[in-house]
Amino acid sequence: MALTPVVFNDDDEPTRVTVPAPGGPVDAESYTVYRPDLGAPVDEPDSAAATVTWADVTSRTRRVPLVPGWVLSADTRRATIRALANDVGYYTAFHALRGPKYGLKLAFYAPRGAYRLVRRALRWASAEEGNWGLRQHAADHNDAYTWQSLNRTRAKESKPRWMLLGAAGTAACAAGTVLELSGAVPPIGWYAAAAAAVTVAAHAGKPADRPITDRVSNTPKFTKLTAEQVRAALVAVKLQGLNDPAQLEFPTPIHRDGPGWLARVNLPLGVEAVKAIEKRAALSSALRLPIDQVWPAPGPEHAGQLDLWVGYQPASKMAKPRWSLLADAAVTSVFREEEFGSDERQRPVKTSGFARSFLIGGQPGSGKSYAARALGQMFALDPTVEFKIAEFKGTGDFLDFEPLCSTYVVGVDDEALRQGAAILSWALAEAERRGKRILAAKQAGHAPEGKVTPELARKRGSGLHPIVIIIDEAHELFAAHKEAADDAERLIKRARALGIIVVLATQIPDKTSLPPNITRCVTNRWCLSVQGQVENDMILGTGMYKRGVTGTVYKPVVDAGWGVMTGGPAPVSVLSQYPTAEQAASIIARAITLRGGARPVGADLPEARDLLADLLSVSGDNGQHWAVAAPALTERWPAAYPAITAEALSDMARALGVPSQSVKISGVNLRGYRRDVVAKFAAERDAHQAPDNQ
Ligand SMILES: Nc1ncnc2c1ncn2[C@@H]1O[C@H](COP(=O)(O)OP(=O)(O)OP(=O)(O)O)[C@@H](O)[C@H]1O
Repeated sequence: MALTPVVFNDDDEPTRVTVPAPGGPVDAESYTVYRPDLGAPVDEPDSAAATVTWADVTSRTRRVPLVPGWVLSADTRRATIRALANDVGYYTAFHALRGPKYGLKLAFYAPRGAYRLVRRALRWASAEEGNWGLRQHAADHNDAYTWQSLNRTRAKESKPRWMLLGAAGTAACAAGTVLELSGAVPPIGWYAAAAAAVTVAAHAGKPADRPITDRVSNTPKFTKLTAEQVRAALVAVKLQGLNDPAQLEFPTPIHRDGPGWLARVNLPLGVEAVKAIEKRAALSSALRLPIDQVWPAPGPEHAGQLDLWVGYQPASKMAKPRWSLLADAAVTSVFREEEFGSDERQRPVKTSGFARSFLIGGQPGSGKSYAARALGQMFALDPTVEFKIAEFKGTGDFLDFEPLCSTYVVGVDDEALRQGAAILSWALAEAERRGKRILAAKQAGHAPEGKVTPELARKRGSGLHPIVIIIDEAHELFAAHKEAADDAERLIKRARALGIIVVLATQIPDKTSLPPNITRCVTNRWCLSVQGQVENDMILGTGMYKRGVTGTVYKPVVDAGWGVMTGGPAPVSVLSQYPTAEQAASIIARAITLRGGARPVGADLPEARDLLADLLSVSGDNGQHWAVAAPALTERWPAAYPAITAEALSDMARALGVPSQSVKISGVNLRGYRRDVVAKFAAERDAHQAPDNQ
């Protein structure tokens, strides 16, 4: 840190910045202080004037908003008032509980304080302060003349003081008597006056180092983010290219923003804000605040601008904002951005559903099911949405959605898992059918971009209404039915423009439970509390942890519902909406009413197929080529194998252990499967399943 020498004169006034002479200051009464060089104060960004260009003057982005942003939003307004009310309530309760103790202290200190106050008044009136010592000195040196002169001065000063004191005392007594006799002051007023007098007296009587009230907090309470804190913290996290606090500029003064403080900082030239964001944990350590109170984010103007938002309290301790969808008349649309959670500044977090898919990952107790429910509740208020829900925890977390579902599966038994797999293969077939419908709509000029439009989705009989497929504890399904994972991957890729929205929630994001291809295709990944970097990056993508985008900062259960979501313009921290049981019931009741009370009737799900048996049935004596088997399966069971490609079939078979190899059929050598290998796997599986079935 740079140090600036400042010379102070004999009046302790700083004179100038100087290079001190080797032997110290020349003037004997001057001294030099080495001050840490902290750069210009943030409240006076006067250096900006010198660098302002015409573009800056005309660009509206540099304008300071007329009123602070948080005042404009009802959510942040409520959050700020709630934070203040919370503090006031806490202080009141804290001190009210200690009231009797404070009363005893007041009673103990007040007499001593009253004595001190009276003594101080008498001393002042007698004007002895200072004079007595001088008179004593004169007496000690037999200097009668000086003594008399001092005494005259004292008497002269003291006379009006006595008169003033007497008058004030008489006036107070007279006023008290008049007020008492006139009854103008109610008894409570006299009690209040007595309490105030006792408090003043006790204050004067207590030792200087013993406050009457107890300290509310033992740790230094965070009340305000200062430029010095920000500068020191950013230098402490050791960003390459930043080693001097003076290198940091504050384009706007640090100010309140929602329930916290926002410091917008320009990092030194060439230093990227993302480097600071990656060091969120180090920043939390440098500011001595919990990590979920410190939220660095990229600033709006350039890549070197950092928005450091510091909450009044850790996000996990803040009250939750009210959900806009709880309003009686709330209706949503999958084509619009709708609210499903809130961020650390209590601002609503929104997403649309169309052309999106969602992956929610986190350890047990992180709030995955409720996060998926929040998305589901948001979609439920779009009356065109049909639900297909499979939950493999088996506890009925989505039971209340059943009236909105054309298919609802709950359980972890073989049958439930088979039905879950069937939802995915049905959806693939539906995607095929929808592709054709959209082609027809495009030819008729109703789908100019070859996508489902809101009008097409609403049109009765278009067969293009939105379908939301929610699979909770998806790892159970993918572990039991390998082909379901393959279907899910193909569906997510294929369904984007076709109005089929897939929401997967899983607690085990490893390769076998959640194939990486699924993770790669999903548009919105929401990582709730996870144990470490590996799990985090499996959900959010490689390198996310290092970029500071991580769910490891949240604790399971304690921070349930909190997570980081990617898929929007920038990763956001989001707390899922968590309505009470009554509020959730009212959302579902409204959703049913919006659908005219009718339960959606979806097409029947195809029977789940046994891929090994089906491969055998389309195989020749030796085996079959993938390119022949795929269309043969589609022809025989179009609902179960809708337009499956040779590659997809080979992938699905490989997932069951069947290798893809060169097979010679009618003299042609192509990639395919050998019949004896498939038969062997089928026999092994049957033998393995036999004891379970007994
Ligand atoms: N947004 C939220 N706000 C507050 N509490 C929440 C929120 N979401 C979930 N919870 C709480 O966390 C608990 C666990 O949530 P949930 O069942 O969704 O977790 P999970 O990750 O699905 O757990 P598991 O994997 O064990 O099933 C819930 O019972 C609820 O009390």
